[in-house]
Amino acid sequence: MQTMAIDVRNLSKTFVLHHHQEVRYQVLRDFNLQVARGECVVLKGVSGSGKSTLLKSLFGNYLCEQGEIIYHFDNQQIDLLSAPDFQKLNLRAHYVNYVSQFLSVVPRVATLDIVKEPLLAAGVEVDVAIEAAQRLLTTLNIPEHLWALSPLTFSGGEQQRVNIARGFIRPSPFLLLDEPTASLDSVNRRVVIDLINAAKQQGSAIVGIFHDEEVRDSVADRVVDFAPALVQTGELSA
Ligand SMILES: Nc1ncnc2c1ncn2[C@@H]1O[C@H](COP(=O)(O)OP(=O)(O)OP(=O)(O)O)[C@@H](O)[C@H]1O
Repeated sequence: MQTMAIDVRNLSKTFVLHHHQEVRYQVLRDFNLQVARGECVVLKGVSGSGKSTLLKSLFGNYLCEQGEIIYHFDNQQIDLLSAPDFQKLNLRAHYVNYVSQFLSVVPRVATLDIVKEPLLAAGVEVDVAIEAAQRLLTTLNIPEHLWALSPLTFSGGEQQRVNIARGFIRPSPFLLLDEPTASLDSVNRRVVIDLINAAKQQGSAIVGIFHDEEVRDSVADRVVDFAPALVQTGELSA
């Protein structure tokens, strides 16, 4: 029997455009999704159908007006919508990894430090964290001469791989992947596919968006189709 990891029930998310006569866009309506440990569910659908909105809601970046997002871990369960703030923060800091296609880092911090930081935060010894970061950067084909530099001047694909290294360095029970392979070449896409499949083997529950068919077919246990279900109420005037 599969072990439930993420249980989304009757989730609704409406954006209210306060600067546009309070027009309301309902992007998610009574949405349901169950993800088991070790399972990768891929979200598929036309642009604007709400895939990223769901991922951001699962990470708690967007507040949903209705429903439940229940995370099961360490013999406990937490509903992201109703849990007190300290529990939400703990969940995000230690259990849920959100990896987008965009790198967002503090300027002038070296790549190696950025990648090893999640391990240090988890209490891993410095030497062990450095070695793990070096190994992962090598796997992701980031040349050694770049490790001491800030990634802010790196190419789009290099930045994305630094982001992936930081997102995958610490095993995590929940992974939310928003187009992590968007600007990668085929060799590096293959590396990321292997990382995702290794995370599944370790029991991570994964929800991802991948427009690349090869990646999708290589990692998906299940594909969830998003219909363009945008519901608008109110009037938008020019
Ligand atoms: N912060 C926001 N405020 C208002 N509307 C938003 C906001 N974020 C998303 N939307 C709207 O919600 C809809 C769904 O956007 P979302 O980014 O979830 O789509 P998507 O399926 O991920 O698209 P894509 O495949 O192009 O990334 C879009 O019409 C978008 O304009």
